[in-house]
Amino acid sequence: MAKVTILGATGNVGVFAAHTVSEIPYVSDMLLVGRPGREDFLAGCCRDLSDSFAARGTDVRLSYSTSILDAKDSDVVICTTGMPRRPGQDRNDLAFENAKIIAETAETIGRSSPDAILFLVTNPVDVMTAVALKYSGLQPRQIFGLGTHLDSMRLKSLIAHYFRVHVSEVHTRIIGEHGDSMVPLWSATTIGGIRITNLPTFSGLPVQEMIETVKTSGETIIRDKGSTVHGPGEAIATLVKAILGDENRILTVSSYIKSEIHGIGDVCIGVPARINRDGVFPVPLSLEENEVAGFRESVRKIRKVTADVMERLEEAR
Ligand SMILES: NC(=O)c1ccc[n+]([C@@H]2O[C@H](COP(=O)([O-])OP(=O)(O)OC[C@H]3O[C@@H](n4cnc5c(N)ncnc54)[C@H](O)[C@@H]3O)[C@@H](O)[C@H]2O)c1
Ligand SMILES: O=C(O)C[C@H](O)C(=O)O
Repeated sequence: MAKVTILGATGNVGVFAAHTVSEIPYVSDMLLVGRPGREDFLAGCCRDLSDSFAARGTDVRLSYSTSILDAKDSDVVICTTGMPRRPGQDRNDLAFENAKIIAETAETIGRSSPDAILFLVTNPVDVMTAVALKYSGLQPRQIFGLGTHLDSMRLKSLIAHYFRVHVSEVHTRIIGEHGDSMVPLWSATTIGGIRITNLPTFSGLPVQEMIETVKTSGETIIRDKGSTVHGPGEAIATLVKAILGDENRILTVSSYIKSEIHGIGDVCIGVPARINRDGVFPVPLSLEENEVAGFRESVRKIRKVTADVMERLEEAR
């Protein structure tokens, strides 16, 4: 059985993730961590969740704290701490402010929970994954970000709707940045096990429109309802379950790659990775030419934002 800690547990994503993660059968203990001054809110969350556990028949020991040190002995630490973007902002606009929070958080987790797997949700998530890797001192397999998993789910939903098939019949991936330079892998997209490009109806698929919808999904939801919650919350639970259940699922997350994709590496970015109890392991991959070009471009962009942030962090510390 496992202990899961949620950092940023008073936030929109943190609160909902507490609910989805508590449904995972391997979770025995859950710690909600918020900022000092938020004790009443955290206590209220615990009471409210406990009511839902009673209604659902869930047996998870819940506690809260305002100290990250209490994450000690966690199997998985989910980090949703930091600013969300406001309408009109790009995720990368949050990079430096959130990096300061993540660097400090990662240092503490690295020292207090050296065996934990640290899961970054905070945006811009690829950059935050790199910052956490550097400042935690944990192994690359122990650090990953939500990456393009949510984008892949968004594309999956659009494809299923277009072809009027159950979502479980669609497998697809988006790799690269969780942002504008993301790259859809049509070469790895299947419906009912059949490569989508082999379907006669593929030529009519509004590919560009679909990708634009995925790229602007977060922005549109934030404009309409303030924050994205249910998509990320469910995606977080899928990934935590893949770890705790030692599932060896291949999901597309932000992870440190050495050279797994066409020799491209030394960056944290969304790639297909095997996920199990030991952590996250990028899968070596061959792509089609246009996909490699798009991925290179995405890597170039993320490397630049990451390098700028690392430099500013060094100056500020
Ligand atoms: N990767 C993804 O797909 C994805 C999806 C959704 C949200 N996000 C990101 O997750 C983060 C949280 O989103 P949200 O909607 O829950 O935001 P929110 O404002 O509702 O919650 C943010 C949480 O971080 C805490 N926090 C903020 N600044 C802090 C600081 N300096 N020190 C300690 N704690 C601090 C707040 O107290 C709160 O608990 C954002 O960065 C958002 O962009 C990422
Ligand atoms: O779009 C955002 O800022 C939140 C998140 O990254 C999302 O894609 O839902």
